[in-house]
Amino acid sequence: MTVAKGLEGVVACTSAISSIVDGVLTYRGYNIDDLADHASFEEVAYLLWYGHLPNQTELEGLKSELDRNASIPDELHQLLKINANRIHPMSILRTAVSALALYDEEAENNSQEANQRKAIKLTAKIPTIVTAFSRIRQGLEPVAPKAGLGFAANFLYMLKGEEPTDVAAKAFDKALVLHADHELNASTFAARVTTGTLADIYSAITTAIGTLKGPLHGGANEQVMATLESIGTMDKIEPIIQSKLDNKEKIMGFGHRVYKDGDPRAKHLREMSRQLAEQTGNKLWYEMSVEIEKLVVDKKGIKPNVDFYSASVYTYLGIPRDLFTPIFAMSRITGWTAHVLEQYANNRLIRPRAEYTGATHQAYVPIDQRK
Ligand SMILES: CC(=O)SCCNC(=O)CCNC(=O)[C@H](O)C(C)(C)COP(=O)(O)OP(=O)(O)OC[C@H]1O[C@@H](n2cnc3c(N)ncnc32)[C@H](O)[C@@H]1OP(=O)(O)O
Ligand SMILES: O=C([O-])CC(=O)C(=O)O
Repeated sequence: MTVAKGLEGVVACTSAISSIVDGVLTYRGYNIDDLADHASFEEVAYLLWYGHLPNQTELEGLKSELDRNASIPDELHQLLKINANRIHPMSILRTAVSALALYDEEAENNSQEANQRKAIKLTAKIPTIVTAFSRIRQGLEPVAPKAGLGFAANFLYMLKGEEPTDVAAKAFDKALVLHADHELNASTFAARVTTGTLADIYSAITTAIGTLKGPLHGGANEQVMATLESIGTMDKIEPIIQSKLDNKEKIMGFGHRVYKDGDPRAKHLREMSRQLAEQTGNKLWYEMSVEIEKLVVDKKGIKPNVDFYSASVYTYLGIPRDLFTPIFAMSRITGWTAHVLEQYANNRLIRPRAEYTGATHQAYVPIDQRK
């Protein structure tokens, strides 16, 4: 057997959703640069799910379905209250999404139509869960979703209790577009593995959220901000980064399994960070990030990934650090569910092999004779 550690280079399925070829990322054939500059998150969600960009009527239809499904059951508010201040928001999100299945009468209906409806329900409810949890742990009442605001603005509204500026809503919308899908990343693969057993979509998304949480994947964005905060000032960057590299520590937000010459999403987030730094008058996080990028590229030849500049962007938008990965999930839910739908439509159980390296020919010893 040939073992590809970490499945590097293994092509595990065909997919018509997103592709990375020669460092270029496309969703359904549209370059991410064009989508980031021109499309709204709702347009991108529609594109990922249905394979084409929506016309105006289709887009309005999706937006009103998202608005209609944005509230969460009262029992979930109780779950959030009991666990506020005790549990990481990603653990809450994972548990809350799993619990949503208990309140969905079509949770076990695996038809394509039901799963398309569930993709919309999940996408609509995740922002409500994340913001309700964030407010409850600050001792504040959750803010109910407001129809008509749009997905990105509604999240910021529910988080802060006031409607965001146009600039903030647009920047956040763009960040969501950039995170929506990414071929066979670890959490999407995990979702497809669960789907491959013909389990329900809530099980697949619960799997995906658990997988996104880790710091080598989506959890890196929170760790990037932790690094920036722990360094704190420009003069400490060089010695701290050098010592991390000397100790063979990973610098969070750098490196990628597929992109060896840079992540095409990072330049958009770098520019957004620059603009928000100027608008907020707080240039520290942006300037520190640029300096760290220079050092890591010079010393190690490794470039920033999507998580690196998203950390300062979210901080400039006033979002708490431990909500960064839930926000990633809030966008990636569209990609995950698109992949789940694609997997159901052309399913085969996903079951690779392992090369056994353990002991062999062991003789069974009765328990009273064991040392
Ligand atoms: C949304 C996302 O999931 S994007 C990725 C988010 N994750 C991070 O930012 C965490 C930091 N980065 C990493 O840990 C890795 O680059 C990963 C997990 C993204 C990719 O991992 P792999 O493809 O397995 O790369 P691997 O870990 O084998 O790295 C190859 C070499 O680059 C080095 N390297 C890779 N990333 C980094 C990093 N961030 N900092 C320092 N060195 C790094 C490794 O130490 C290794 O060096 P070596 O050959 O001298 O031992
Ligand atoms: O593709 C990956 O391995 C990780 C990543 O960048 C993403 O999920 O956006």
